[in-house]
This record gives sequence, C-alpha cells and structure tokens, in this order.
Amino acid sequence: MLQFRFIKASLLASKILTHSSINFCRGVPNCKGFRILRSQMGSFSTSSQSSKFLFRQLFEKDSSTYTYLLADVSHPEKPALLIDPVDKTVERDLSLIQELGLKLIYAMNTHVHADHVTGTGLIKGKVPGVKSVISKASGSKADLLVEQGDKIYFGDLFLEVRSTPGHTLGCITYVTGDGSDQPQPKMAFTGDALLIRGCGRTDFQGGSSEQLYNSVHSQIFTLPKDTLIYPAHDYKGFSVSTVGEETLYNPRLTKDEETFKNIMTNLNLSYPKMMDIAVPANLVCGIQSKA
Ligand SMILES: N[C@@H](CCC(=O)N[C@@H](CSS)C(=O)NCC(=O)O)C(=O)O
Repeated sequence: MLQFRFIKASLLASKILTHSSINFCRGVPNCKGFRILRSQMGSFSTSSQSSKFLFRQLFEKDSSTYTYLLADVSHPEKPALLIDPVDKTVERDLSLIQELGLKLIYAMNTHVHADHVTGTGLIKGKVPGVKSVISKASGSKADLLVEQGDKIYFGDLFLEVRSTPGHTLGCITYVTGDGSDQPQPKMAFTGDALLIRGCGRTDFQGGSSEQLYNSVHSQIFTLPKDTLIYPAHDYKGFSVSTVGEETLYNPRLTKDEETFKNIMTNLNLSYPKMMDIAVPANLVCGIQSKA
C-alpha cells in the first residue's frame, strides 16, 4: 500500500514539473521527492513566512462559520486553498482570490458540516481544476480523501492532517507544517473539534464525547503552546486563540474526562436548523453531481 501511495505521489510530482500546480503526499516522509523537484524548477524559496504566506480569516454570519484562505505568494503561481468554504459566500471568496491574483487549488473541509452547506461543490463548478478534500473517515465523496499524517502542499507550504474525531466520526484538524520555512507560530484549523473556550457538540453524526476528549488532548493540546487555534465557528465574537490559552481556560476541556462527558451529555442544544439539508449535501461536497 505504501508503495502504491509513493507511486501515486511520484506521478503527481511529475505533473508539478509541467504545470507547477499541486502536490499532495501521503506516506512519503517529508515529501523529499517533491522538494528536490521544486529545487530543480528553481521555485523553492527560503524567504520568511511574512513575505511568502498569505492568510485571511473570512466569516459567514448566518451559520457563524469561519472560512480560511491560505496561499504561498512567493511561489510563481501563488497557489491557494480554502478551508471550510460556505455556499452562501463562495462569490465573495472567489472575488477575493481573483483580486489577490491567487490560484485556488484546493477546497477543503474539516468535516461533514450539519449547520450549513459547504461551498466546495460550487467552487469546483466555477474554478476548473480545484480539488475537493475531506477525510476518508467522513464517508464523503471528494477528489482527495485524507488521513492522519497526510501532507497537503500548496507551493512550498503545507498542512498536515490530524485525525480529531468526536464531534463527528470524520473530523480532522489541519496544522501548518514543521520547519523554519513554514508559518511561525504554527496554526491549527480545528473545525468543530475545538472551539474558542468551547468544543463541538457530540450528540449526532457518530459523535462521541469520549473520543472528542481524547482527540483534543492527544492531537491539539500536544502542539506547541503558541500554536494559533482557528476554529470553524464562533458564537461569541472571538476569532483566534492559542493552545496555551485553551489548555488553561477552556471551560469544558480543562476538566477531567468524566466531568467533560457529563457536560457534553447535558448541553441540551437544539438540532441545527439546516441539518436535514446540509448533511446529505455535504456528503457529496455540496453538490450532488460534482463531488
Ligand atoms: N444554532 C445553530 C447550531 C449551533 C450548533 O449546534 N453548533 C454546533 C456546531 S455546527 S453543527 C456545535 O457543536 N456547537 C457547540 C456549542 O457548544 O454551541 C443552527 O441552528 O445552525
């Protein structure tokens, strides 16, 4: 299997030479093959993150959802990705991408959202070549189904996939890469696994408070304390936190596991209004005919 994955990665790497577009690796430690190819192309850059990394946090007010735009602007093609785009704000996001001269290559989801329809399918219909990304464990259709440890490259920057189930079975967190040429401090796009001073509910879509507790403690709270936390939602007006802050002040996840489970059992939240529409649509990345 590993060998198959390596071959797949190598085929993609050879595409980079002709299109200098995307690279996605799985099971290839540090993706060294890609790095060598990029050096041969003369596009590898060691410039500091401030001059090469573009980041925007975007908001959709009806569902209080954050969408994130990331790009490597020192790369000749300015490859970009969106995390958790919302159908209602696709036009805004694509206009911004066009204004900034970026090339969108991935439309990614942290999980199958229950409260809004992802913009992924619409984006694929409007921007040829964009690949949809979600976890394999989500059971969704997408171009790339990712798992723990996968690295998703955009130019010379990359995101690493961490499996953080509990809010849903297939939740993942995307973490910026290791290395001095990657954004510092690190950034973690936690979806609904970890919210600022909160966390995702665990009462549907295969949710489990036990699993969520373990996911956050093993996959997010183990990141460096200054890692920036960027969640998929905020209902109180917060925009960013850090691992250090959440390990000290998160009112749910600082508790012991039994207390946490008790809190989650007694949240008494009503089901998201859009749930019956959103979940089936999001299982095919937002549009039935364009996964
Ligand atoms: N009222 C909203 C849904 C609010 C909600 O349930 N949010 C979810 C994330 S979206 S599935 C959640 O996990 N909230 C945790 C919390 O503590 O609030 C609607 O009707 O859409």
